[in-house]
Amino acid sequence: MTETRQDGRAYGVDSEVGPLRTVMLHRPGNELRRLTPRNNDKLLFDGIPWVGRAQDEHDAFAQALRDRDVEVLYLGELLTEALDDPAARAQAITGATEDLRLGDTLRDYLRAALGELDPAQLAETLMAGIRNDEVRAGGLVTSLLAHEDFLIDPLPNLLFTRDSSVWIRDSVAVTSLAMPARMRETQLTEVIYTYHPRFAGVDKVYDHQLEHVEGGDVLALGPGVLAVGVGERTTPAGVERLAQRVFAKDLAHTVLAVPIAQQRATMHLDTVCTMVDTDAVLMYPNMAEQMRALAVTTDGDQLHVAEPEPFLVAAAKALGIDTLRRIDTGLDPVTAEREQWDDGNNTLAVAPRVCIAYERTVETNARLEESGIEVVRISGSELGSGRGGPRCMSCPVLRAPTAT
Ligand SMILES: NC(=O)NCCC[C@H](N)C(=O)O
Repeated sequence: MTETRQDGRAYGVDSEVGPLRTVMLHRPGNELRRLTPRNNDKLLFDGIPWVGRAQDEHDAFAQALRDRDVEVLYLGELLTEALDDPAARAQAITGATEDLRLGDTLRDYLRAALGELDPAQLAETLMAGIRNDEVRAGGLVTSLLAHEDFLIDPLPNLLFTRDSSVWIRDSVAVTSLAMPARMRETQLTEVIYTYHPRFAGVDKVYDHQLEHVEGGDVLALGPGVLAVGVGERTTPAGVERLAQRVFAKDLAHTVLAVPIAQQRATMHLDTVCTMVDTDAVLMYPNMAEQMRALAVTTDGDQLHVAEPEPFLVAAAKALGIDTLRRIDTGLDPVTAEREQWDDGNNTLAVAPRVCIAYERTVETNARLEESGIEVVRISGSELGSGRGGPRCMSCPVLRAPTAT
């Protein structure tokens, strides 16, 4: 049963660690079956996952959440339900076929063909894409394209629901993804939040046509305080725009802009830093010392940007606490680097001092436990090939407030 908060809403997130009540996941499906050695780099996977095993691992992840009384929503199901609405269908079909590579003839053909599908088939097609040899479109463009070319690209990174939307208090930010392979994902989250009855009337604080901001970069350190990584994905202009938007709606009083290295291993802030308690963060030791933050605030008119400070200092100040504890994994740099690559720093807190982590990051997990954090281990040998851990694979929709 859906838990509703005292104000009657079934959504809202104002911390990283408040007891998790509702989360949106995406069970990997046919979109992963589109990955080949020829396209996996472009589609941002480091290998070709065994899909059946990835689904088993994902089901175990969902079960671990349900065992802790978390309601699990699936993106694919929400999308199917949203696509019952004719306006949602029209928007989704237009978005999926606006690619200039198609040309008019093929576009018209695809629009008509997609229009014939029922909501479940349409959702499946929007997620898994369409290959040239799967349709009998006819015409010049079809003839010139290779059989295996995609007319609508598959979206294997839907698995990482963290990135395509993020709840900031009672508002949702539909994000603006930077990598071409992922941009279309937010057309789907936009459809869900606009047309699914569960989210009727929800306030949207960001949209997918604005400057790039990815959900994996956005951490709700505590009520009113966001940390936003700026690196390979979220741009400086993105964090500026997000700050303007959240301040205008009074959703935060401080946004910490946190520069992170522009490389794949550290693509999002949550690949190097996740919270495991109201006042404790797990940080990648090889970067912890250098991490700086620029505190952004507002006087109601303009943004004020403070000088860079050590991340933990700036974060504690913004939260109004003495210190934010860094869980020191004490790992040697090589072990730390290996475990960070395997998403050891990408934990998902289900409550203060309880987090979900991949079992393979043995040393990081052991250090967390030594620091008093309960670790719920899940296997991720196949899921991990997309380079994302439990936090990346989850979009919290409702968290209870933490005790103050
Ligand atoms: N928040 C995250 O770090 N998400 C992981 C995203 C992995 C995906 N293959 C990507 O490269 O975007």
